[in-house]
Amino acid sequence: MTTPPIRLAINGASGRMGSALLALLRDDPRFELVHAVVAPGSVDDGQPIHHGAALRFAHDWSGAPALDVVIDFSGPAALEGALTHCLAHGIALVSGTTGLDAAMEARLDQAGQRIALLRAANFSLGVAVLTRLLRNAAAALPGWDLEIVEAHHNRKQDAPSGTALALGHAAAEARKTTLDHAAVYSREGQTGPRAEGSIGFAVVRGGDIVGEHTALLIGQGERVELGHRATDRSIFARGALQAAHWLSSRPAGHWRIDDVIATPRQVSAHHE
Ligand SMILES: NC(=O)C1=CN([C@@H]2O[C@H](COP(=O)(O)OP(=O)(O)OC[C@H]3O[C@@H](n4cnc5c(N)ncnc54)[C@H](OP(=O)(O)O)[C@@H]3O)[C@@H](O)[C@H]2O)C=CC1
Ligand SMILES: O=C(O)C1=N[C@H](C(=O)O)C[C@H](O)C1
Repeated sequence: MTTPPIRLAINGASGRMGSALLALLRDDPRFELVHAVVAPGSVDDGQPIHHGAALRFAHDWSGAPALDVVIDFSGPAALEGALTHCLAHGIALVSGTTGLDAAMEARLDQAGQRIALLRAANFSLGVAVLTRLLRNAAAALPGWDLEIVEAHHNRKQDAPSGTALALGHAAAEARKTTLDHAAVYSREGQTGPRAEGSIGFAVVRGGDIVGEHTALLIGQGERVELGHRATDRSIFARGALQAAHWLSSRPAGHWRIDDVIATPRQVSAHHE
């Protein structure tokens, strides 16, 4: 007996990540794309999702058919609409949107009690491994200064990137502190030496850089550099589709990209 395809919707469907997802979905029998939401008033609104396709871009969730999972790569305001629809209909949600405010973070925390929710600041396998390496290095070199440098394209809306912040959280946790306590986001106007135990962030924006992250652990007379460079955003789209496939059969809860990479028998939902 063959399994029916997963009924999928994309939020932010005509953006950079939305387009990368649409390209992969043209050749992925695991999914049936049944709804694709773009910004209200966008030039794509009402247009076929690609030449000759029956499905047209929609500007909201009002006409959405029955769904198994929504993938969101949009912006903070657009995520709100997708989340409301998922909560109302018990639909699983995979979101890669970064730069959310505290109110939206709190809403998402609550949402995990009612729907299966998987959020990741970065869906690449390489960044998942980088995070593990940084956790180990930060704990093994507790007295070394840690700086996180990220670079992205000139259209990016948020800074530092969601990935840089997630790397900072992982390192802070490994050193038994928090980013609230340790982070330094700017040194403008600073006088005096670097604060001991702090985690510094530096941001580069330009051109078409897809996404680069380097963690520098700097000691006396030596340093360790751990880095990742994305050169094609289809890596994020492929990771998000893998996560959506995996999440579509999970119960409500907060799930992580590490859960997808681990074997299913080793995991349980996180209700923190
Ligand atoms: N987790 C990960 O692995 C990754 C995360 N990201 C994150 O994903 C997000 C999107 O990135 P990216 O694709 O580069 O950004 P884009 O700006 O290219 O795409 C976002 C899209 O959302 C659209 N949009 C705006 N309002 C709505 C709405 N109400 N409903 C539906 N769509 C809407 C925008 O339309 P318009 O332009 O017309 O406003 C735009 O097309 C960012 O937060 C980014 O940081 C990106 C890459 C990887
Ligand atoms: O906006 C982007 O492009 C990216 N955003 C994510 C982030 O903020 O970390 C992930 C990736 O680096 C690309």
